[in-house]
Amino acid sequence: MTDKPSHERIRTAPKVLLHDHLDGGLRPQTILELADETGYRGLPAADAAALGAWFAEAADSGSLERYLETFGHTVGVMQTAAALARVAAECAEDLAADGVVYAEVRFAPENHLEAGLSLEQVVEAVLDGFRAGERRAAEAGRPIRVGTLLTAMRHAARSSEIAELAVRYRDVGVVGFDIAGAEAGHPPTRHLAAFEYLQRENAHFTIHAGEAFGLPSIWQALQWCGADRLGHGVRIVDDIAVPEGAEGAGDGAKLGRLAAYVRDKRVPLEMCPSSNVQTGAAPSIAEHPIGLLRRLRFRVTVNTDNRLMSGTSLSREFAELVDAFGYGWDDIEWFTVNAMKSAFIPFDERLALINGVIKPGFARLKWAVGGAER
Ligand SMILES: O=c1[nH]cnc2c1ncn2[C@@H]1O[C@H](CO)[C@@H](O)[C@H]1O
Ligand SMILES: [Zn+2]
Repeated sequence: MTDKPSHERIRTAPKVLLHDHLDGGLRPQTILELADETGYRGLPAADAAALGAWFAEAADSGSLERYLETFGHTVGVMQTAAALARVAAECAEDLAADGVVYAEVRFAPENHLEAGLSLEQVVEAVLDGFRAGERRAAEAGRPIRVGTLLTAMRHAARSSEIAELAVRYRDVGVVGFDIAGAEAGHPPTRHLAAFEYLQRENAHFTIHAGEAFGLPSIWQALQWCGADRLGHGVRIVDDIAVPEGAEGAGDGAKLGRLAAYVRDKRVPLEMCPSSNVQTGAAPSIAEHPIGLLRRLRFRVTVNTDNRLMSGTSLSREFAELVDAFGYGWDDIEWFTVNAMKSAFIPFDERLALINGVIKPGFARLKWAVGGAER
C-alpha cells in the first residue's frame, strides 16, 4: 500500500496521548476571556491570533527555562475554580475533536493557589471540568476518556503533599503523578520521599527526565526513584552508539547498560517531537531521536507536551513524523498501541480500548484507504 497518511486522515484515527500539560493547551481566545473575567493583566497580545503566535514564538527559544516562562500567562488566568473547570472541559473537547480516544493530562495543583483555592479545590475543579468535557465530546459523537496526572514542581518542596493528593483522588479520576519544571540543577532524587511513598501505595508515576539534562537524570528517575515511564527521555540516545554509515538502519547499534535496561524493561518513553525542537532537546524533527529509537523498538509513544506553545495537536505531531520518517498506518498504530499499553489505568480497561476501539479503528482506516486505491 502506497498511501501516505495525511493530516486529515490521521485526525480520524483513534489516538492515545500520555503527555499533555493542561496549562500548556489553552485556546488563545479562552486566555483572553479569562484574563478579562479574572482581572489578569500583562497578556502580551490583545487578539487570539496574535496571542497564539506570541506563545509559539516565545516558546521557540532553544532553552527549557525560557520556554517555561511562557506558562506565567496561562497559569496566571487559571486561578479560580470556574477558570480551571473551563480550561479542563475545553481540553477534553479539543483532544476529542482531534481524534484522541484516551488521554492523560497533567498539571501542577500548587501553581493554582494564588487566589486562595486549596489544593483539593483545584483538583476537584479540574476533575469536574474533564467530566463535563467528556460529556460534551460524547454528545458530539467523539467519545474520549481523560485521566489526570498531578505534577509537582521539581524546584519546589511540595512533592510529598502532591503525591498524597494523587493517592487521595485516585479513585475519582487521578491516575498518576509526575514532576516537571527546569531539569538542570533539580535532580529527581530531591523528591525521593514522594516517590517512595507512591511505591508503598502501589501508585503510578512518570518523571520528566532526559529532556534538558542527560543520562544521570534518566538513571536517577529509573533506578533511584522507580519511575514507571519517562517524560521525554530523548537523551537516552547518549547511551547508544550507532556505527558510522549505519545511521539509517539502526543495525549494529550498541546499547549501553542504561539504554539496554530501558529497552529490555519496556520503559515507556513519552516523546514530544515539536516541544523538543523548541527547547533545543533535538535539532529538528528529522533528526529527532525518535527515528532511531523506533527502529530499535524501544517502547516509544508520541505526545504533544504543550499544544499552545507548540501550536500543535497529536495529529500534527504524527503528520510531521510521517513527513520526516515516511511512517505509514502500521507505524502510527504501533505508537498508539504502545501508548495504550503504557497508560496508568487498569490492565483490563487498557485492553478493552486496544481491542474495542484502537484496532478496529485502524483496521477501518486501512481498509478504507486500500479500498480507495483499488
Ligand atoms: O517540557 C516540559 N518540561 C518540563 N516542565 C514542563 C514542560 N512543559 C511544561 N512544564 C511545566 O509543567 C507545569 C505543569 O503543567 C507547567 O506549569 C510547566 O512549568
Ligand atoms: Zn512535559
